[in-house]
Amino acid sequence: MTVAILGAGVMGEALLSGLVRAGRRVDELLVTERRAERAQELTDRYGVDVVDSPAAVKRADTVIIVVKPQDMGALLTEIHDSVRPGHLVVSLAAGITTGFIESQLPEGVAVVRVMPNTPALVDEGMVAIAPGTHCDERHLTEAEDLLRSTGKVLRVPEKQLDAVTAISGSGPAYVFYVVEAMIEAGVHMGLPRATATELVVQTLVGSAKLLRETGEHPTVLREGVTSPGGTTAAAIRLLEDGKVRADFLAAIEAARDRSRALSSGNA
Ligand SMILES: NC(=O)C1=CN([C@@H]2O[C@H](COP(=O)(O)OP(=O)(O)OC[C@H]3O[C@@H](n4cnc5c(N)ncnc54)[C@H](OP(=O)(O)O)[C@@H]3O)[C@@H](O)[C@H]2O)C=CC1
Ligand SMILES: O=C(O)[C@@H]1CCC=N1
Repeated sequence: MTVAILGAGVMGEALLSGLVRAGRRVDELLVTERRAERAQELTDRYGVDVVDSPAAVKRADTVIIVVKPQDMGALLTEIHDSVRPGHLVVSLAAGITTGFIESQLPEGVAVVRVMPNTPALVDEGMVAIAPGTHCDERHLTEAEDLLRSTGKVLRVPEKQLDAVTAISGSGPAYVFYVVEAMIEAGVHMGLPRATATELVVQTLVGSAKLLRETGEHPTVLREGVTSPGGTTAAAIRLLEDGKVRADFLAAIEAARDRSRALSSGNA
């Protein structure tokens, strides 16, 4: 089965590298990229063929679209005449609905909408998938099999995908933002940057492992750290006074709303 990845930026390369690490044959992978130097870089790094989008689609069974939402309309026009009813089209673009993609491609093509995230680069991605109108169980299983090489896969109804995008799609950025702030705090208090970074990164990895392995609610785990009258209580009080929890809610709603606004590919 030949897979074409249309658009090999950050996310497209994350997917490509995951498929290669999972043992998929390089001669069954095709990539499209507009810039010649980027195309050469991908060929040098993975030994993969970089061709134009219509040619890639014609040679592929499954077409994975990883261009920006704003580039979707132009790309779908470019590949329209190369898409045939037997193709499975998988879109990773934020906000773009299966309905929009179906309306731009020949009638009856199976479309799956996907929201991945960048921890796919280390096989710890979170991927949510939703079927379009012409998708059956075989198409969903095929998409799941492809994406499982990058991490966990969860099926969701398409109406949940804008919220999923705001939580797990954009989520790594919120975590890195908190990590940056904690490192800066360490530096501010006089710790060497390397020491602060090591302390924060291992604290993050350990906390994530504790959440996953115990299955405990985060409130219970936070209470375990918060000694009565101690240091953590002093810090949490300040975060509550600063309405940081409410800010997180508002920020994640803003990401959800932006995903909705991108739905037509014009925003
Ligand atoms: N980054 C992330 O964490 C996540 C991204 N996504 C989704 O993945 C998609 C890509 O995002 P990201 O990788 O961050 O963006 P990038 O800008 O890094 O990658 C997009 C790539 O698509 C290429 N491209 C655009 N139009 C075409 C075309 N017509 N033919 C071939 N290649 C084309 C661009 O080339 P050029 O450089 O020449 O413009 C670029 O390399 C988006 O839709 C985004 O919503 C989803 C989840 C997470
Ligand atoms: O910021 C974005 O639009 C993309 C989608 C989710 C993560 N990155």
